[in-house]
Amino acid sequence: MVKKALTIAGSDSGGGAGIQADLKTFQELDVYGMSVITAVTAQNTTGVQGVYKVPLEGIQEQLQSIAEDLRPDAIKTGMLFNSDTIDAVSRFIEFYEMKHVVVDPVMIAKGGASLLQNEAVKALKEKLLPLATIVTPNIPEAEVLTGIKIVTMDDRKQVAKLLHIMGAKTVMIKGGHDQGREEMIDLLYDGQQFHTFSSNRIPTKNTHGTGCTFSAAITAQLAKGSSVVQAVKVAKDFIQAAIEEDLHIGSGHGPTNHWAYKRNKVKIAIK
Ligand SMILES: Nc1ncnc2c1ncn2[C@@H]1O[C@H](COP(=O)(O)OP(=O)(O)OP(=O)(O)O)[C@@H](O)[C@H]1O
Ligand SMILES: Cc1ncc(CO)c(N)n1
Repeated sequence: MVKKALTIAGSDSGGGAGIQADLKTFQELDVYGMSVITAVTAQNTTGVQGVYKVPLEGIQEQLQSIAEDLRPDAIKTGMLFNSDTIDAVSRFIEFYEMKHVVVDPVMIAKGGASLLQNEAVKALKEKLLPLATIVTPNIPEAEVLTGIKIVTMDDRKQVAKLLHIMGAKTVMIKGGHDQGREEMIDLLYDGQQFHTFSSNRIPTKNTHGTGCTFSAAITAQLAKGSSVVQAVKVAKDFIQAAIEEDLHIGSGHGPTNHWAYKRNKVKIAIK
């Protein structure tokens, strides 16, 4: 039976992040992708030129259309922009008892544009976090959610524990923003133990949409029935291949290569 995943996020006209990154990733991992668009951004590799929120009723109707017909096996949330949207999405997850919820607490695009209003942080913490199978903040997002500054790996562990206490079943604090290191370390806390996922830092400016792609890969794997740890392992390989074999598109921070992972697997299978 085909597995289905839903992304609730913003559209990136440039195609490297947001809804577009999520759907490409679902497709590459053999999962049927669906989308609820919360906002439309005018965006390219140089930055975000405009943000246009979809009216709340439009978001609610998209959610209902999907719930009534195409039940997803896993869901991810990305750019939600304001607290009304977060309320609606949280109610949808609870009402339909949606399983396997990946919360990517998107706040700021790489160029600095705000993708979440300040007033929405409270709703994100209080309403959505407790519904998360896994929450996937980068370091600045984890700091905003907890109010704790992260410098060392011990700080990161403390913050992961706190996010678990705040309600997320599993916490993944990504290492992309840990500039000092050659090694890229992502830290997972499952409520009992820590797991680390390491890779070499790839020297490239083409990292637009890495967070969206990574969390979408986790979502696709959860939809297919993987455990969280197994899902993260695949997602790490997926994002590593996507960054390593970047496409060199655009004049700014280019997108990653969403087809690199599958193409590499096919190459290995043919050998
Ligand atoms: N230069 C890099 N080399 C290797 N892996 C990287 C690199 N940059 C990011 N990653 C990996 O990509 C994944 C996403 O991490 P990152 O911290 O970049 O997310 P993010 O900041 O949420 O992304 P975004 O800016 O798209 O929101 C993590 O697994 C991280 O380790
Ligand atoms: C629509 C959208 N969602 C998320 C991100 C974060 O990468 C982005 N740049 N744009």
